Amino acid sequence: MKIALIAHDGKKADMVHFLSGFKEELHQTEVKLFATGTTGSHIERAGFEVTKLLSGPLGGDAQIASMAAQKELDLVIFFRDPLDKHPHEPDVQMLMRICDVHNIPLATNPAAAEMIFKYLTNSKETWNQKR
Ligand SMILES: O=C(CO)COP(=O)(O)O
Repeated sequence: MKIALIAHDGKKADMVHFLSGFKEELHQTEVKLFATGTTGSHIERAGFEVTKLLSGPLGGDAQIASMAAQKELDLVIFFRDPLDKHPHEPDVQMLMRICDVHNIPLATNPAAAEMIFKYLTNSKETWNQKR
């Protein structure tokens, strides 16, 4: 299972906290994590192996959208900060649109992400699934 992780600055701590609750599941060899640059650095410091792409404002969201469009992702978790402005808002919108175009599950807050992760945990073989 390939999972993309993205968090706006105000949500990066939430992302690390969220992932820490699923350490065992995420350390399975079948699970591959990808993240935008700064989010990835935070995740790495928390002890996860993650492939870091460009920082969001420099094209990282677009890179993840490209992976989603090519069906290279199974799930996108994007903790957005709705109370802040983002210079690359068009890229953010594009990523969410591409997920919808290609029917890629997209969680934009911890409550939704937790539901998806709990679902995956309760049906173990799905952590191994590939699109
Ligand atoms: O800006 C982002 C998402 O739109 C996240 O990018 P960073 O992980 O590089 O901060």
